[in-house]
Amino acid sequence: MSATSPSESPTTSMLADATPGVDTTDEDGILLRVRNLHTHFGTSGNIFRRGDRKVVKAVNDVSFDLKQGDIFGLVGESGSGKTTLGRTILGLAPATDGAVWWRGQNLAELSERRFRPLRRQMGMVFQDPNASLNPAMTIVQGVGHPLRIHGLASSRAEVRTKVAAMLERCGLTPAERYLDSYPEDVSGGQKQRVVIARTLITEPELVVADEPVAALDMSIRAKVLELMLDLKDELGLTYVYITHDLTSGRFVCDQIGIMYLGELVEWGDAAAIYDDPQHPYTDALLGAVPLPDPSRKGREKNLPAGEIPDALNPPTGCQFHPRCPRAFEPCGWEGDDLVDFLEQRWTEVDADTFEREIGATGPLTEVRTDRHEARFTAGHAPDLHTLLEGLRSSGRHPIFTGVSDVTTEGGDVVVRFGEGPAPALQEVEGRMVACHLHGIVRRPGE
Ligand SMILES: Nc1ncnc2c1ncn2[C@@H]1O[C@H](COP(=O)(O)OP(=O)(O)OP(=O)(O)O)[C@@H](O)[C@H]1O
Repeated sequence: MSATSPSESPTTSMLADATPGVDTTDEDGILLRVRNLHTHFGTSGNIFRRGDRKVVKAVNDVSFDLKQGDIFGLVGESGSGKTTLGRTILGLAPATDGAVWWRGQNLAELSERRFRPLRRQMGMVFQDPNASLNPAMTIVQGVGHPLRIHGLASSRAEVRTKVAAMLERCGLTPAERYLDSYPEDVSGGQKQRVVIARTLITEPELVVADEPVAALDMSIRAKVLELMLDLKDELGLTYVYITHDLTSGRFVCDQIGIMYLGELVEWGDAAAIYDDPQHPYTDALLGAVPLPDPSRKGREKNLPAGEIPDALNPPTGCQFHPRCPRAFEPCGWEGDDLVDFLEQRWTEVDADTFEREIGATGPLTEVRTDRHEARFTAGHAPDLHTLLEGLRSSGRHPIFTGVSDVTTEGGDVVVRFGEGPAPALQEVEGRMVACHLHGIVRRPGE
């Protein structure tokens, strides 16, 4: 374990400072530097409670560096913020805080006029080729469109020549067969090749590929992925590869970033993380994947337990703590966790136990919760004290390690929870990990 004092900055040697005006690619091969990036979306509440504005922290305090030529895999369950992070890097979603540095330039500080030429140095490939191609345009028109927009071809003949060359490069040969077809005339795999050609036609350096093969038939996924790897080598590309598929991530990525509810919980060298994950979430994700690696045989196959929490009401402290098999005292236990625990427990115990316990707690709808406490307003105080003490001493659930005291106040039983700071990224075994198991490191300002 590498404990770090709470006051120490979470950015260690793996996260060098971004210095304005310095071309970081010359300095240490870093093309893209993301620092404390936030993309929060405001929602207007629900139709019954107008004005109840909440925030989804789709990307929350994300930092990483990307070297030229690297493939950086972004992995996580649905809704973890992978797409929003990719879009924010490219300026397609608005960052609400933090910075993206491209070759030493802070993109947020550039005027629209200076940012426009940079746009063509970065491209995105989306999961659904149908959504990326205009069905009313022929392939030559669709793929050539960015050439016209960026003024990279002066005549239709030049567009046609450049598009034909790129289609051939993307395996659509002979190109003449495809140029005047419409997207609906070609197969799903060919359509995704057309999308890749459209992205690469402006000669970008960075491509964010968002589940580029997930919508394709199994039989052609590997071929399209192979094409992307060949193009990377031929054209010197750098990829951010967004995927649910940890198996392909292992073979494709140099670096990997594991996202959970908007945050990077572990990132670093892909091989190191696959071989020896240091965050329990990474461990659970990898444990659920059948990998053709004998050293992983016998490993427990346990998907992260429970459901992904509501992004509008994420857990406090470490956001993974309610599902974490290794959660302990400082992980951010709160009143709702106790209610969830009782609800889950009562699906498992016999009818007599349930009757006895609900008699002690009262209906769970009468429990008032917040970050610091659960207040039982309709139970039977002496029985509830006995129940809680029994559950605590059984040691079966880590929530009780987070309880600081249990008191009776005017008939209510109040269960209070200790402090549970959100873990900051710290360097562990050569990669960055946000987990208290490796020492309590708070985020600045917490
Ligand atoms: N424009 C938006 N307005 C409000 N909330 C949004 C918006 N875009 C994304 N979100 C929310 O942000 C969170 C992250 O979404 P995002 O699509 O980035 O996740 P993801 O990891 O890419 O998911 P998936 O794998 O399903 O594509 C989700 O809770 C999503 O509902």
